[in-house]
Amino acid sequence: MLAEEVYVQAPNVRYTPDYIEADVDYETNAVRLERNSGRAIVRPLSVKYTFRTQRRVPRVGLMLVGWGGNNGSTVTGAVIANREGITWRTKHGIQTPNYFGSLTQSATVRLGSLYESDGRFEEDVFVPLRALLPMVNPNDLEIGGWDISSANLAEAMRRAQVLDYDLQLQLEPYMAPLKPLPSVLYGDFIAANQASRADNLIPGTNKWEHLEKIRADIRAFKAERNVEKVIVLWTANTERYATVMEGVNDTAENLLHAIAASHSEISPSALFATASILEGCSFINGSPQNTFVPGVIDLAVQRDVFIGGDDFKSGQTKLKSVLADFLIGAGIKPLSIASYNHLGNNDGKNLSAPSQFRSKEISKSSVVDDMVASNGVLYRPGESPDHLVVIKYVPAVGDSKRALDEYESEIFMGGRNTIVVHQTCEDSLLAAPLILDLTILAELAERIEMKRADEEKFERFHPVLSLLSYFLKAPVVPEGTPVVNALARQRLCIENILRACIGLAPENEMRLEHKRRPRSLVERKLLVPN
Ligand SMILES: NC(=O)c1ccc[n+]([C@@H]2O[C@H](COP(=O)([O-])OP(=O)(O)OC[C@H]3O[C@@H](n4cnc5c(N)ncnc54)[C@H](O)[C@@H]3O)[C@@H](O)[C@H]2O)c1
Ligand SMILES: O=P([O-])([O-])O[C@@H]1[C@@H](O)[C@H](O)[C@@H](O)[C@H](O)[C@@H]1O
Repeated sequence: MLAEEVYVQAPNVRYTPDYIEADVDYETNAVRLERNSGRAIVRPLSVKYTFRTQRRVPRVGLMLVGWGGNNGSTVTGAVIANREGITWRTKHGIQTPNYFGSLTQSATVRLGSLYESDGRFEEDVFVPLRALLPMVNPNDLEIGGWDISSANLAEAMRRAQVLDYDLQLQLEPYMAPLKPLPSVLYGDFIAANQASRADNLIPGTNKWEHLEKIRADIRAFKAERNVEKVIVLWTANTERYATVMEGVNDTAENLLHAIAASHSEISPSALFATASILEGCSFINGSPQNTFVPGVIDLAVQRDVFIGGDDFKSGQTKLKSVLADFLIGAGIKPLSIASYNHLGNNDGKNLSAPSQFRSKEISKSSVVDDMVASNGVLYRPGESPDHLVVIKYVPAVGDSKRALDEYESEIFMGGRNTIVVHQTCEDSLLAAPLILDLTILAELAERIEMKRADEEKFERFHPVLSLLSYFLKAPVVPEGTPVVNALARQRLCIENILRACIGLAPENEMRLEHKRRPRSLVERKLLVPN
C-alpha cells in the first residue's frame, strides 16, 4: 500500500508551526581490538539526539554551470514538461512526464504495517521518500545558469538529441527564451576540442572580476526569479585535476589571494564553488575533477556552506556499487572488474582528451574500495581486484552510453564465476533526476539541525555534505571520516536520517513480529498498536 503523507503520533515527536522536532536514541558501537587475542571488544553506545527541521519549504533556485549541456538542457526540459503536464507521442504511444530515477520523487520507504483488528498482519505501508519531510517539489524549481556556449536552451536541447522529438517540439517555446549567462574558460582545464563551443565568455582575464561577476549573477538571479535561496550545481564538462599548491589553494585565505592574482591553477569549477560559498549557496560538483581543493573546503567550513561531490553516479558505476557489494557481501571474491564504455555525447568528446579522462578514471576506479576493505576474509590487507576503466568516444551512439562490464570472481573451492553486463545508459536521462535529488536534499539539509541531549545549541550537518554520497561516484566526506560507496548503505543512510527527523527508528529489517510462533488472539492484540 502507498500512502502520500506521514504523521508520526508519538511522545518523542513534536509538530510546531515552524518545526518538526524529534527525540531519538542514536545507537552505535565503539570497538576495541585486543591485539594478542584478535578479539573485538564491543561497547554499544546510545546517544540521545533531537532533530529539528524547518517545515516551510522556501522558493528555491537552481543555477547550473553547464546549463546548455546534455544534462542541463534535459533536466530543464523535464521540469517544464512535468510542471506544464506536457504529454507527447512516441512509437510506444502517448508518454506522460515523470521523475523516474529520482530517489526523492519515485522511490519509496516502508513506514510500517497495517494490522487487522485481531492483530493479524495485513500489509506493509510505503510512502514516497519525499513524503517523509517537507521537500522542494521539482516542479517549483527556478532553473538558470551559465554556459561557455551561447546556445539557448531550445538549441541546446536539439543539440543534445536526448528528449523525444514530439516533446522537443512542445518544449521549444518554453526553452528558446532561456539563455545561459556567460561563463569562464581557463587554459587546459577542459579539452581543447571544446574551444569551438566557447562563444559566451565573461570578458577579460582577471579572475577576481570573474568571481565578482558570478557572485553578482547569483544575486541577480535570486532577485529576478524571486527565490529565497539558490543551489549552484556543476554539470559542465569534466576538468583536469588542479594541482594542489601550498600558498595557492591549500587554505581559504590563500585561495582568495590566488584568485585575486588570477593564478593559473584556479580552475573554473573552483571559481564557481568559491563564488557560491561566498554567496552562502550550497555548491554541488557533478563532475569528477578535484574542484574541492583544500582551500575551497576550508572556505566552505569557515562560511558554514554545504559542498557536495564528486561526479554523478548514474549508470555503469551505480551498478558496480551494487554488484560489487552483492558479491563481496555474499563472500564471493571479485578478482577482476573490467569496465569499458563508449559514448558519443559532448562529454565523451571532452573525455577523449587524456587529462580529462584521467579525472573520470579516478572517480570510476575508487568505487569498490570500501567494499573490498570491508572483507578481510576475502582480501589480504592491500589486496584488491584488478580494476580496469576504459572510456572511448564513439559519436554514433550519442548520449546512449554503452557500458560493458565483466566481473571475474573466485567462488567455493577454487571455482570461478563470471558476470558479463551490457548496459545502455541514457546518460542524461539517468543523470537529470540525480541533479534534482542533489538539489532537493541539499536544500532540505539546510533546514535540518540536530543536537545531543547534553548540548545547548543545535547545529547543522558538517559543511562537507556526505549525506549526498548515494548520488556520487567519488563521495567527498569530512576529513577523517569513512567513504561509503556501497549503494544500499548509502541509500539506507539517507532513509534513516530522514526517519530520525520524524522520530522513527532506523529500518533494520528484523521483522521479528513475523518470525515467531503465531500467538493467541489475545496475545496478538498486545502486538497491535492501540
Ligand atoms: N550520466 C551522465 O551524463 C553523467 C554522469 C556522471 C558525470 N557526468 C558529468 O556531468 C558533466 C556534464 O555532462 P553532459 O553530458 O551534460 O556534458 P555536456 O558536454 O553535454 O555539457 C557540458 C556543458 O558544460 C559547458 N561548459 C564547459 N565548461 C564550462 C564552464 N567553464 N562554464 C560553463 N559551462 C561550461 C559546455 O559548453 C556544455 O554545454 C560532465 O562533466 C560529465 O562527466 C555526467
Ligand atoms: O555511468 P557512470 O559510470 O555512473 O558514469 C558515466 C561514465 O560511465 C561515462 O564514462 C560518462 O558517460 C559519464 O560522464 C558518466 O560519468
